[in-house]
Amino acid sequence: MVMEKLGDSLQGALKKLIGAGRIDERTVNEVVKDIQRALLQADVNVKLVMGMSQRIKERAMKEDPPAGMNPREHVIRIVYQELMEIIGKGAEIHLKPQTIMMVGLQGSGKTTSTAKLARYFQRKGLKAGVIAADTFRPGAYHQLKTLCEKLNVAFYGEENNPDAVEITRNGLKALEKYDIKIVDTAGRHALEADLIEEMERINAVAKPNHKFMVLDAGIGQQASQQAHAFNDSVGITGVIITKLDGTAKGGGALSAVSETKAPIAFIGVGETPEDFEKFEADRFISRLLGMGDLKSLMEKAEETLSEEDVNVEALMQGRFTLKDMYKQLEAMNKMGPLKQIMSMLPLGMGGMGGVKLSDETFQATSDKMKNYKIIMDSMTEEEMTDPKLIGGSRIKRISRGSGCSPEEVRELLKYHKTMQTALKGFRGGKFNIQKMMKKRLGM
Ligand SMILES: Nc1nc2c(ncn2[C@@H]2O[C@H](COP(=O)(O)OP(=O)(O)OP(=O)(O)O)[C@@H](O)[C@H]2O)c(=O)[nH]1
Repeated sequence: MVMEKLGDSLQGALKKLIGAGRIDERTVNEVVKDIQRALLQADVNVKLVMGMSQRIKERAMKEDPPAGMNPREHVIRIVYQELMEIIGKGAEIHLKPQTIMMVGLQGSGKTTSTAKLARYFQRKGLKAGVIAADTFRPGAYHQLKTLCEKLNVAFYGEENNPDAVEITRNGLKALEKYDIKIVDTAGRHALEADLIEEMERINAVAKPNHKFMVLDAGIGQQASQQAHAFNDSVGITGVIITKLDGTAKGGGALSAVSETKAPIAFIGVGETPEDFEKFEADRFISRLLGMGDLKSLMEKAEETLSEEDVNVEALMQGRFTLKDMYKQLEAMNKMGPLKQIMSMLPLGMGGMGGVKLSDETFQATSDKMKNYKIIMDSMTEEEMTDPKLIGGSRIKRISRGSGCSPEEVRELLKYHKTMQTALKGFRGGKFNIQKMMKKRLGM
């Protein structure tokens, strides 16, 4: 659904690689030409497209495929990496209490995105409320109020008060107990002096953690000018690109924004509240290229474990946070089937101490590990660093956000504690999990 046409064309181009007996210069040139055409049709800047094409050609012919990767996968990997270069990594959004200010030109989809954003956080288990500080457009108050009512999101507004700064101040007080407070500000036809002044005053009162600029994808490459202009005046921290579902120019907006300092945070892909996604460049590109498994393909190139993956020293100091545990789970995924790893770990470390277990048990454990990661995705940065903070109400919130039961959240916390205690027991010893795993796996 997102940018279907560009996706279809890119996928068509890559199909040529599958049909080709071997990857020679002619095949690479043909594929690159098709990719060029697809990106230009999606309005991506000519210079960007030409630079990218040149790099794909050079790299595909010069670089050797990493071990374990065939030439076809190698070319796809290069295309993926080069697309990542022109689209950018995307903004980091933390699931923690914060205030967000929305800015943008009139009609960009700001009010709709305000409600969608509140909904996004709410689904992650955080309590979200919005403040209607757009006192310029007469219909904005009711539009936001109705949207919020539908979504069950808290709303604060003062219908007859023209003072947006005062409304913001009162709204922040009224929504004090809410984790997420989103301030919808007024839009204008152009970035005029009075709009800038109002934004600056709201900014001073709200002290937002994020300032998101909302931008209509239909403006294509002009997105760059708008993003620069707003960035220069209020300093935006992220961009929300709306209406990507209804334009052929989406590639232009996406690539133009990434070249400004503000990364893309969310994308709007339709009118309903669900048509809103956190922008994850790697997933977005994988989808464009029609390849769900691109991530694992990328990981294939990084087969050896880095020291950072298994930082034994830090663990041995007893500094084993949930973040470390998350990394451990990811490192385990990288190392191959859980079955192999589980059988190598000593009992106290969540392993089986060499005891053989049935396939069902391993499957159940593997599913549990996946759940643990989902649960941790719904935790805040603070909770991941200091799990002691997670009490009853937070467990409920995490459970709602992750779609797992409170018992599962508690189980995860218990599992973490067991691991932590076991690791403390190894402190000072010569135990090296990384070496041991590598040896057993014959790496
Ligand atoms: N198809 C589609 N329509 C969208 C999307 N986001 C917003 N819209 C529509 O765009 C129109 C304008 O959106 P608003 O949210 O009212 O615009 P606004 O920026 O708040 O306007 P001002 O308050 O005047 O600044 C509405 O009809 C929305 O339904 C999107 O991602 N896709």
